[in-house]
Amino acid sequence: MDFLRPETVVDLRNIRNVLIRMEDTIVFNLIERAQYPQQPSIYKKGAFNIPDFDGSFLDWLLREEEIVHAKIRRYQSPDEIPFFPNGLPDPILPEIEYPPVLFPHPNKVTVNDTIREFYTKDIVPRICISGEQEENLGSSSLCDVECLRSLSRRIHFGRFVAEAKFLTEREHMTALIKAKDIEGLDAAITNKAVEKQVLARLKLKAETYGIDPMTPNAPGKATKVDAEVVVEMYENWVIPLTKKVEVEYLLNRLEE
Ligand SMILES: O=C(O)C(=O)C[C@]1(C(=O)O)C=C[C@@H](O)C=C1
Repeated sequence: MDFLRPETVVDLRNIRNVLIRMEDTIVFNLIERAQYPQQPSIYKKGAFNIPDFDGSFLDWLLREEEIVHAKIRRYQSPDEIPFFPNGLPDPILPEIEYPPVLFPHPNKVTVNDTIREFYTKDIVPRICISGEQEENLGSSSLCDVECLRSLSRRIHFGRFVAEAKFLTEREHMTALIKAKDIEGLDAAITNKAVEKQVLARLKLKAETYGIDPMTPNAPGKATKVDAEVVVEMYENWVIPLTKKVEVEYLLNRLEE
């Protein structure tokens, strides 16, 4: 997939291959986070004294990283959506003129707030042991940023999936969009067989990457991340939110 060649971006086979690669990144990011305890203070507004910032330590770190990444033009790339889009600086590197692939508002649909919610409230407590480890507060929040960024990129890829599906089924989709038929759109973008495959592959990946391949059967060795949680995260959050992004993108697709 090459964002300078739009025809490669709206090719459903290419998109699915990228989604499959992202599974690896997401599983490894969760494995990294799972080595530390939950660290509740990272997520609590007011737990640390942060000058000129009204939010949690994690929010602050996300925002600070996004400021740096904006300067290296991360958010010009069509597949990246910041968690804190307001007031980001211009890039220092020269701007890249990406040909448009999404229409008419590339970034109108974002579910980053929901991603932050489900990740911090539902996933962290299930993959990490409870408690706080003072010396690893920074490391844990850096892992959180990686997890959030990879989840956000995956879920917002729904926009490309939706555009690809729109282009191959333009007439049917146009009728559904004009009728504002949300259920019809949801049914049109759903492919249950692919979802089943995603979940089965993910289970295998989480189980496989979570053990030492040299001593897979060593007694008493815990896996590095609970595969069931990873699968349930996809089932309950990642796939439904990807579909929500797809449907919302389509609902706006015909606007001038
Ligand atoms: O691959 C697709 O067709 C997608 O729309 C992506 C995805 C997913 O999130 O993995 C979402 C909806 C489909 O039912 C199947 C899979």
